[in-house]
Amino acid sequence: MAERAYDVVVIGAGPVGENAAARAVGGGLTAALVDHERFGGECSYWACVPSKALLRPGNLLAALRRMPGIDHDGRLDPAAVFARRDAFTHGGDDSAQVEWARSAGIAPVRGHARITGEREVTVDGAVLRARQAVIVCTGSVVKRPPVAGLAELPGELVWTSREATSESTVPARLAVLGGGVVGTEMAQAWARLGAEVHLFMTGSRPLPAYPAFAGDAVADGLRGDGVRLYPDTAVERVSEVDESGARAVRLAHGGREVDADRLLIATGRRPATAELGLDVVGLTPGAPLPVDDSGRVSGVDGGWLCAAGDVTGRAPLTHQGKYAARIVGDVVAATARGDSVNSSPWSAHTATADHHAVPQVVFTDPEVASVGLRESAGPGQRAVELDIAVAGSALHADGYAGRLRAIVDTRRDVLLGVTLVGPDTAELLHSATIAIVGEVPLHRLWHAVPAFPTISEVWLRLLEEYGL
Ligand SMILES: Cc1cc2nc3c(=O)[nH]c(=O)nc-3n(C[C@H](O)[C@H](O)[C@H](O)COP(=O)(O)OP(=O)(O)OC[C@H]3O[C@@H](n4cnc5c(N)ncnc54)[C@H](O)[C@@H]3O)c2cc1C
Ligand SMILES: NC(=O)c1ccc[n+]([C@@H]2O[C@H](COP(=O)([O-])OP(=O)(O)OC[C@H]3O[C@@H](n4cnc5c(N)ncnc54)[C@H](O)[C@@H]3O)[C@@H](O)[C@H]2O)c1
Repeated sequence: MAERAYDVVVIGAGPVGENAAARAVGGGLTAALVDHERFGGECSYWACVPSKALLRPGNLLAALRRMPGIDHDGRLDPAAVFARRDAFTHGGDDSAQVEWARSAGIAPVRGHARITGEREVTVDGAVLRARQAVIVCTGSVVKRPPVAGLAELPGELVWTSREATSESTVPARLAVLGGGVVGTEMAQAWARLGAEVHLFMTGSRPLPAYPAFAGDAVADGLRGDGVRLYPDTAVERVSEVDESGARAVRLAHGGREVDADRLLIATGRRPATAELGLDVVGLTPGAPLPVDDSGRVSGVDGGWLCAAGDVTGRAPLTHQGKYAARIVGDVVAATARGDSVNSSPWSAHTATADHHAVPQVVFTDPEVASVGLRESAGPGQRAVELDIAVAGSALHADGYAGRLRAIVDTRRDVLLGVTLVGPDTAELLHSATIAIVGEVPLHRLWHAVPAFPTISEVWLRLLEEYGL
């Protein structure tokens, strides 16, 4: 049996695995990077990149429609939107990412990887030995809800986020199950591309993980695009129906029925650890890989097994996974050199931001942008909330509607969290992230003067509302 040895073997060549491998190589180590599907992972081909490519034209057109003085015909051209998306995903061709790995000094390996022993990974019969560490970056897979009839539906009727981000035909009617991030983004994208969209959610509003004002604003935005919302609605059964020879899906809920041409399952994801051989090292297949803040898997002796990204069950976002990847890559390289690993908060070897400052943007119209705490957690904290109504926002768009909530640590006079909702609030988020990570006292933030007339003037209004 063929056997090769590297300092590090990284399993999963999504954005996280790529960064972990690059960082280890940058630290002087050799690394193999294994993937059984496409180099670039979910993010590049079926998630972040294509979903944002599908959303951007609709968001831009809606902004144009809100702006007097611009001639436009008010339509999206779906074929052109799909073509632009496909340019970003290279039509599914990952050769550029494989070439990037080679040029970065990483050895790309195609095939399904399993852990077959301590520091040992087997890829389709070939053993890869890891002198220093195995870093698992296998991401996550779609979680299917236990809805009666779902397992029996023909595959062509059911979309997951993969089809929702890669299909090039607009279904006449699309039913969406789940009002989280995937559900809201894809409901809006496909509604704007021309589908009649029905969005089912078990809670009273979309985006239940966010403050109510954000979910309500997104609900209004979706309704404005003709999306039919079904709050507090559990779909009890789905079944195939024959509509004059055409196949469709019937969703039954509370004695009512809705028919659709496609059903999008958007009810969450689970870590991709089922087929990894975790039992060999005493871990539970299917469960997330719990890691410490330096990326070392808990409960495995010797510190040789590490993980980063969605697979850990921590902040399942590309940027956060890449942050964890940079850290674990540096930790493995430092350990190999015999350097000490600094596990104090905010050190180069510690993913401290996971606990305090995870930024996320929901790219709907209006956008939701959030970092840190979203709700006040009790004594010593104060929520300050205000509309985004400044000269910059008024000039940005007629009828601009937005809102901001900040959570302040009143004892230390620093921000703990900021949530913004409104058109084009995404680009304001990093200023909030910097204020939180930098623990900038609000009385010092007072001297960070926002330029006139920008939407950032809301920072000044926030501080005034707080009492400065
Ligand atoms: C529709 C959608 C939109 C999203 N939009 C955003 C967004 O706008 N911004 C954002 O930050 N996040 C977004 N996310 C989340 C983001 O996609 C993930 O957080 C990110 O892809 C995680 O990166 P990863 O490298 O951990 O995993 P992945 O990108 O899933 O990569 C894991 C890789 O591991 C490979 N693999 C798995 N098991 C094995 C094995 N045994 N052997 C070999 N290879 C294996 C897979 O083939 C895959 O290539 C979105 C998710 C979805 C579903
Ligand atoms: N812009 C972004 O950053 C972005 C975009 C898309 C996805 N993502 C990430 O991808 C991951 C997956 O997203 P997601 O939207 O699938 O998960 P999610 O957890 O955000 O939302 C899933 C929703 O489905 C609901 N749900 C569960 N079972 C249901 C049922 N039977 N009927 C109706 N609703 C049901 C849940 O209550 C939840 O609100 C998330 O971690 C998300 O952060 C990020």
